[in-house]
Order: sequence, then structure tokens, then C-alpha cells
Amino acid sequence: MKLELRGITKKFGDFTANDAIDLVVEPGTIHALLGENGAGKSTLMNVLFGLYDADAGEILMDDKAVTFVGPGDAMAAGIGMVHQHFMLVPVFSVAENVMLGHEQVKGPVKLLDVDAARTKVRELSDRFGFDIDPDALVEDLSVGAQQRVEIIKALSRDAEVLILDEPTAVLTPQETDELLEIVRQLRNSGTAVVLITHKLREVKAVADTITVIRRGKVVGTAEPSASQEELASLMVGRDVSMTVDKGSADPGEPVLRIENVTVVNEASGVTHVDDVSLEVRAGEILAIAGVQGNGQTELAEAVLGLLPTADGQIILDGNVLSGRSIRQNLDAGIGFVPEDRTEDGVVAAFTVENNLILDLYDREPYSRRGAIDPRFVRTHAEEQVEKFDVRTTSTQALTGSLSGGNQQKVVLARELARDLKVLIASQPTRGLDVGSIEFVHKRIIEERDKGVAVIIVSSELDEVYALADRIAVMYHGKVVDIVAPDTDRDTLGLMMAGAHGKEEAA
Ligand SMILES: Nc1ncnc2c1ncn2[C@@H]1O[C@H](COP(=O)(O)OP(=O)(O)OP(=O)(O)O)[C@@H](O)[C@H]1O
Repeated sequence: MKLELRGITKKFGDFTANDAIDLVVEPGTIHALLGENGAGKSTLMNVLFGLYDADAGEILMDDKAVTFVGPGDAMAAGIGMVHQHFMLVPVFSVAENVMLGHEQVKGPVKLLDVDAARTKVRELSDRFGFDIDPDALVEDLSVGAQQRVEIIKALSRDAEVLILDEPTAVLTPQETDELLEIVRQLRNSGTAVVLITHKLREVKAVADTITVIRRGKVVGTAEPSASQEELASLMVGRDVSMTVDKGSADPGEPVLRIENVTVVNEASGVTHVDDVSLEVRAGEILAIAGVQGNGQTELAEAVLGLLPTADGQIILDGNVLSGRSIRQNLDAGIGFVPEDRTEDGVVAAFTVENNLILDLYDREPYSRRGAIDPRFVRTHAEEQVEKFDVRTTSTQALTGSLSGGNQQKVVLARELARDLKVLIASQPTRGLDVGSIEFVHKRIIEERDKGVAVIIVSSELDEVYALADRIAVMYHGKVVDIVAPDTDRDTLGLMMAGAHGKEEAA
């Protein structure tokens, strides 16, 4: 099915998020939609999926104008969307999840019993090589498999246009390759795929057509043969350096010591971190590389005090941290960028300016004589928004209304505004555009050069290589080895997949 958007305009108050956007997606093609954070990509897709009402413009399918009042209409017309946050019910099986929602669809297919859904899942799984068991519980599936269930859900409703919103942000390198292969197969079977991503390497690998939007407007199209640098500068409107200059580290004394730390999930009894010892010195960046779910997140949370340690101790500047509150740890100079910004990073219902002072509101100069100084808070927010290039209509906008990448910049701006001894940043640039990644990497290196001990938890090898002075690889809760950043990609990848130590991986 051919999809055409003509002159789509969507405003939020005075702010124009989409400004007369034209886009044609041909059947059997992969159309990448590129744009910096806040460019308006998600807004445009939400208009297309019937979640937002456009202020102007029209949607045509096979040259016929259509109107979608809600996602049900869009699905009935053959549009499927896989969001960044999956919309699956964890305690239901795959087949039950696929069945859900069929009752809303007006189209020809209806899966109103589990048997029919099971058969459909098998059929689609076999056809596209999804490798999904219809009876598996969603909560037992890996992130990559859950995403395939979302795609099956869309295909089970006969989607002919499939929108994938940053589908690889949460995937491992191997899962990413698998997904891209699936996307190619969908294209070959005639599906029109709209792919929203910040990862230029992926765009170049699979896209047939590339449209770039900036500040709500289409600024151009590009060929997949364009270089990453060309795509990046078209996206952000300036030259972007894809690798940040980093001088060699000049590490000082150890600031943070993690000694034989074990973290056990109290409810399930599962050991997430298993007898880990690490040392981070002032003025160095230790990257913890690993496939998501190997204990890195829990280790980072244990250092801040968000999770209790079952064994071992964490020592900051000679002081044992256990038994102290999170607040005390923040006050002691720990900066923390959590992995899940929407859950743990920002309060969506607070304004940007209030999110920027979450850890600071009760101290001078943010508060005076026990009361928040609103003028100072605003000035501070305006400075930070400018410095971190947070695209928001105002500092008083609700943080939940910001695009994903811009919410991440708010978290980083808040954490880096304090005087830190240790910075722990989990997936610090997930969802950020290339220009913002360059900026954030520079800021992290600046912290290092100021003498902060930095821990970066990342599953992106590009990021690990861009920042690390040393790399600790975690697998199944243990540190497999600590290696130098000149270790090659394949060796590191194998270690992340469980090879013990550099020699074995080599
Ligand atoms: N519900 C809303 N209310 C107010 N403003 C909004 C709303 N949704 C989006 N915006 C604004 O519209 C702009 C475009 O946001 P959108 O989410 O479409 O960007 P994006 O291109 O998807 O960005 P990212 O790459 O960061 O996900 C942003 O500046 C955002 O603040």
C-alpha cells in the first residue's frame, strides 16, 4: 500500500511540531525518517497513527484520502506501529497478547480465540523467521523477542505499512542485526516500512529512501549511499564530529571502590551482581560494557544505594556507603544518570525547571530561608536549557511533553550541574541524536578531566570506545575481565557474550 502525507501541520499551543510535512512511502520500501531530537518525528507518526489530530494536511492511502479518529481506524486501514515502549501484557502469553486488541480492529482479520491467534503467530513466525513460541509468556522473553511479538501483533492485523519508532535503541548488536534482517524481509514481501532511528549505520544498511526533518520541516532527502557525516549534518544543520577528541587520562587516586559486591533480588532470589570488585580513580572513565541484563544496571543502582548489597562494600573517598540514604550519597558527590529516564530520571508531571532542581531545591541559592527562590530556579533552568540545547517550548513546560531525547538532556543537565566526585551514567546517550551525542560525550570527558571518577554503563560499543579509558566487561553478574580500549570489537563482543577473559575470546 502506498502511503502519502500531504502538508501535515501539528501545533501544540503556539509551537509548531510539524510544519506542512510531505512524505511518500512506497510499498515494498524501507523509508527512514531522520531528525534531531525534538524534530517532530514521533509527532508525525502519532498523527499518522490516529493518536493526534493534525491541524492541517491530509493522509492518503493508495491515493485515497483517509481520516483516522484513533489508532483503531489506522490499524483497520492497514497501519501498524511498534512504539519504543512495548505495549504488551507481561503475564499473558504471546498468543494472548496478539489476540488482544483485535476486537477493536474493523478490518477483515479477527482473532477472537487463542487457537486462531496461536496459529497466526506460528504462521508469521515461520514465514519471517521470528522464532517465537505462541505459548511463551511475554515476561520470559528477551527484549528483542518482545519486539518481534509487537511486529507479529501488527502483522496479524494485516498491517501493510509498519512504523518502527527507534526499534534498535534497546537491542543488543546481534538482536539489531536480526531485526534489520526481518525488516528487509518485510520489505521484500511488499510491506512499506517507516523506520525512525538515530543510528546512521542502520539507516545506511537498510533504507531505500531517507527523509530528514529538522524543527518540524522536511529539510531534504538523501540517498543511502550518503556518508554518515553527510546525513548527520543534514539532520542537525551543522557539521558533526562522529568521534570526539579525547586526550589521554591522567588518573589520580581511587575515589570509588567496589569490593566483592553481590546484589540479590530479594523477591526472586536471583543474583544479579556476583562478587564484583572494581576501582575507579579520579580522572578516569571506566566503561562497563555488557549486553543489557547482565547485572550492570543493578551494580550502578547499588552504588547509589537504590538497591541493597547482599555482600561486600562500596567505599567512596574512604567512607563505606552502606547504610546511608540515597540523599546522603548524592550529597557526597555521586551523580547518577539512570538507564530508564521516564521511570527514574524525570518526573514527567513536573516542569522542566523543577526537574532541573530535583536534587538541589532545598539548598542555596535555589532556596533561601527555607523557601524556593522561583526567579533563581528559572534563571538556572534557562541557562541549562540553553547550554544543553534542550528543545522545549519553555522552561515551564511539563517534562513529559518533551521528546525522548530532550528528556534525557534534562537528566544530564541536572546531574552535571552539581559538584561531583563520581559520575555513574547508564546508557547516557540512548535516544539522542548524533549532535547531542557529540555534546554529551564532550561533557563527560570534561568531567573526567576535572578529576571526576566516571563510570559509564553502555551496551553500545561505539560509546564504549568513544569514552573508555578502561573497559570492564560484565557477563552473568560477574566482571569477566578489565581490558584496555584498544581491544578490538570482535574480542569485546565475544567477551560480552560470555567468553571468559581476553585470551579465551581471542
Ligand atoms: N503532547 C505534547 N505537548 C506539547 N509539546 C509536545 C507534545 N508532544 C511533542 N511536543 C513537542 O514537539 C516537539 C517534537 O517532539 P517529537 O517527540 O515529535 O520529537 P522527535 O523528533 O520524535 O524527537 P526524539 O528524537 O527526541 O524522540 C518537541 O519539541 C516536543 O517538546
